Amino acid sequence: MTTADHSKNNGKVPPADETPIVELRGTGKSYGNIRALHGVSLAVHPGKVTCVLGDNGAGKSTLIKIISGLHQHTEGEFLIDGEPVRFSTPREALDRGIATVYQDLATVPLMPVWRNFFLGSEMTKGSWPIRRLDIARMKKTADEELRNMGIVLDDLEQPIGTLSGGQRQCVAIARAVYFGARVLILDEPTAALGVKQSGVVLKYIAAARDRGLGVIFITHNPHHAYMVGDHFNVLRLGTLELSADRSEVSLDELTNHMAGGAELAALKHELAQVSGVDVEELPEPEDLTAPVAATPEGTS
Ligand SMILES: Nc1ncnc2c1ncn2[C@@H]1O[C@H](COP(=O)(O)OP(=O)(O)OP(=O)(O)O)[C@@H](O)[C@H]1O
Repeated sequence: MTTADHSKNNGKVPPADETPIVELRGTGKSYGNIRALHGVSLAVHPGKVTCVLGDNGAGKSTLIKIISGLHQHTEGEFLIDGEPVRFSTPREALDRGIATVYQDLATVPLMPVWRNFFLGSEMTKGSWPIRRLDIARMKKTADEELRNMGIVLDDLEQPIGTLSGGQRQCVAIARAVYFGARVLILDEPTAALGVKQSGVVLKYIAAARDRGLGVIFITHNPHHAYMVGDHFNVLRLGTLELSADRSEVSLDELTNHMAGGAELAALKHELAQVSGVDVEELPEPEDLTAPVAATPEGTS
């Protein structure tokens, strides 16, 4: 487990048995004078879920953007299969098997599920000038692929907009698996979902992992991360505050890191200076960060 000592973390590669598919070594990104990410090292292995946790502004989006080819890093290294890379476009990342499922899924709500499954990569039959969409094959393949992932929908003709948020995420995951993703980046897939739907999405994250994909699971929610995660990275203000394997960190510790136990303790100390605030009445930081029962609020 590595904690807040960022200088130690710089350039340090987490131990691994095989070459990671994706690896960051002391990687960072500045936008002009703003340093959004600094000295981040992490590795993504096939068949493992690598979680990236962090509060607003922690640098999660910047990290996704580097790996998915939207932005280039300005410090450190970014490697795919052990080879340093610098993507200019998301297409280049996709060609290396890195697929990103964003929170606001790029789907056309009024189009059927099968049509969305193949959106932008439609199957065709015949040759020019009579080439046309191979609808029967697309429907059959979409149905098979969704079932392979354990996703059973009543009707693939229904507009994707009529599915629940969780089901749409699952279709997007199955789609990425079908189109050959080796690494799946999931950007807060459970953020807008209730308890039950979050559970469904977590199940398909595990299914993608079991199919041998390396999954990068971005989330605010340590409980969701801990249900499926193999390795946990907590970002704070652009740096890696924790990098730990599952065996090295408990859910309570992870929750405490996310909530910033030290910051809460400092805040309590500051409040003690303010007249009229009885700090003895305030909960201890560990009480504030203790796991909560699964309420709808505890799901986002
Ligand atoms: N294009 C940009 N130009 C300037 N600063 C940026 C840019 N993108 C991000 N930042 C800054 O970098 C820091 C990290 O932002 P980032 O969006 O990566 O965090 P995040 O963890 O994804 O937060 P959120 O959960 O709120 O999306 C923030 O201080 C943000 O203001």
